Amino acid sequence: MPPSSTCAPKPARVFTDTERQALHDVIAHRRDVRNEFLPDPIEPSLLRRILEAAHRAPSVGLSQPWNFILVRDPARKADVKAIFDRANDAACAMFPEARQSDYARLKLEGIEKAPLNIVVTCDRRRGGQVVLGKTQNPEMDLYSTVCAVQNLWLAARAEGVGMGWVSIYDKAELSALFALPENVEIVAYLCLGHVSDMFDGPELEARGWARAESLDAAIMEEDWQG
Ligand SMILES: Cc1cc2c(cc1C)N(C[C@H](O)[C@H](O)[C@H](O)COP(=O)(O)O)c1[nH]c(=O)[nH]c(=O)c1N2
Repeated sequence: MPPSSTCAPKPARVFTDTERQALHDVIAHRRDVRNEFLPDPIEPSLLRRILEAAHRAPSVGLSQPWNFILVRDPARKADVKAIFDRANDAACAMFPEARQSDYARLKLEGIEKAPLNIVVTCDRRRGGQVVLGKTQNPEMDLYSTVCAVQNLWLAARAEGVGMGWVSIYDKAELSALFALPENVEIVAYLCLGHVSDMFDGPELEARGWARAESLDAAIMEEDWQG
């Protein structure tokens, strides 16, 4: 590819206090939505803005390894829900017996309630055999795709659209349902729609399943062993 004729950086845009605060607010108020979806379809121009945000994500070697498969067909969603149900029953049985009834009470997907589902895939061959930044660490294409999912999640939240990430499924079954070629991996199965309400913190915390740790617990000085 020839070098761009404008190969010099431009002055970086400076954001106002209000804009900066808006970004932090969107991050703080992003939620995983499972049940509060309204049936109203997401308008095409709104969906486009959300997908543009996803597609602007950073990617290893600028490979943009993702695709977004849009799922609206109720019959297809019912097939996905059946795959979820099988995996969820198996998952439930893996928890200690004392937690199984709590687990079974959790709602962990909005597959059929959300008007739109998106399968986010990663083409493990995108960019060819040698990709800048992926040479020693081939999993970087998967990480790049996760960056796209997070951009999508935040843009959706900013637009008043709820999103839930479903990861309880057998990968081979879901890949077969969407007839994905062997080089294409599913990174995320997402449920999206306008929402009536939203929790003001993680729902798993509100329901007593798990507790979020403070930031201080995550910060480590590099000499922590000493
Ligand atoms: C990779 C990945 C996979 C999943 C999730 C998230 C991520 C990042 N989450 C959502 C998760 O439970 C949620 O993000 C946390 O509980 C924190 O809540 P908030 O996202 O802050 O609302 C999730 N939730 C759920 O109900 N079913 C699921 O299968 C999954 N899977």
